[in-house]
Amino acid sequence: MTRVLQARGIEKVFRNGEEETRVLKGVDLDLDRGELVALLGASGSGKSTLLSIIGLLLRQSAGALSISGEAVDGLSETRRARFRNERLGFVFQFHHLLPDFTAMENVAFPAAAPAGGISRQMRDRARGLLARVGLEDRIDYPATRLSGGQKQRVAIARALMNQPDLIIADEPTGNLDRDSADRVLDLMREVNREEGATFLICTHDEGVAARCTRRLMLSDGLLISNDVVGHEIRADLPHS
Ligand SMILES: Nc1ncnc2c1ncn2[C@@H]1O[C@H](COP(=O)(O)OP(=O)(O)OP(=O)(O)O)[C@@H](O)[C@H]1O
Repeated sequence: MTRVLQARGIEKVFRNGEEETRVLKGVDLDLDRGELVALLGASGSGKSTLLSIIGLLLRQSAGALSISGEAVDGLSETRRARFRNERLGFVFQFHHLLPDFTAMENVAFPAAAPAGGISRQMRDRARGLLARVGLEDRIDYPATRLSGGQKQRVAIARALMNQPDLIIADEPTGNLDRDSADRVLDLMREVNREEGATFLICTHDEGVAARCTRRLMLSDGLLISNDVVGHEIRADLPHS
C-alpha cells in the first residue's frame, strides 16, 4: 500500500496580538493511496485549518508532514507552490471556476498556467476528463452557463488534471441540492474506485460521510477515528 500522507503531531496556534487560539493539538493522520476519507467535526473544530495545512496553503505551528514520501515542511514557498500544483488537487465549496473560460479551459488550467499556454495534449486530456465527469456536451460552454452541479463536476475534472497524489475537498457538496450533491459524490466514488484517486473530504453531511471508506472526526483539536464498519469511536493512535 502506498502511503500518500503522513502527518505527525500537527499543531496550529493562531495568534492575534495577546490572544492565542489553539486549534490543532497534535493531529496524527495517515492516508493510503486509494482511500476516500471523510473528515467530520463541529463547526470551528479546525477542519479547514487541517485541510489548509495538508494542502500546503498554511504552515503548522508544530509537527511533521510528508506527502507521497516527501517531507514538505522544509520546502521554500516557491517549491511548496509547485508541489501543490503538481501533486495535489483541490475542490472547494464554491467551485472557483474562471468565469470567462470554457469548461475545457478551466479543466486544463492547472497544467496550462505553469506552462504559459495550453497544448494540444492538455486540451485532449481536459476533454477526456470532461467526458469522464459526464459533461462531454458542455466542453466549450463558458463556466457561467453551467449549473451549480455541473460547475462542481468541472471542478472535480480540474482537480484531476495533473493526476494528483491526493485530492482535498472542502465541503464539495455544501452548496448543492441533494440530487446534485449525490451526483457529485457518486462521481468522486467512481473516480476513487476506477482510478485509485485518493480523497480527503471535509463535510458536515452525514450522508456524504457514510459513503466514504473511512470517517475521521476532529474533536477538541485531536483526530478521532469513527470507522464505518464498526461504528465505534476510538482514539486514532499513531501507526508504527
Ligand atoms: N487566521 C485565523 N486567525 C485566528 N483564528 C483563526 C484563523 N483561522 C481560523 N481560526 C479559528 O480556528 C478555529 C477553527 O477554524 P476552521 O475554519 O478550521 O474550523 P472548521 O472546523 O473548518 O469550521 P466550519 O465547519 O465552520 O467551516 C475557529 O475557532 C476559527 O475562529
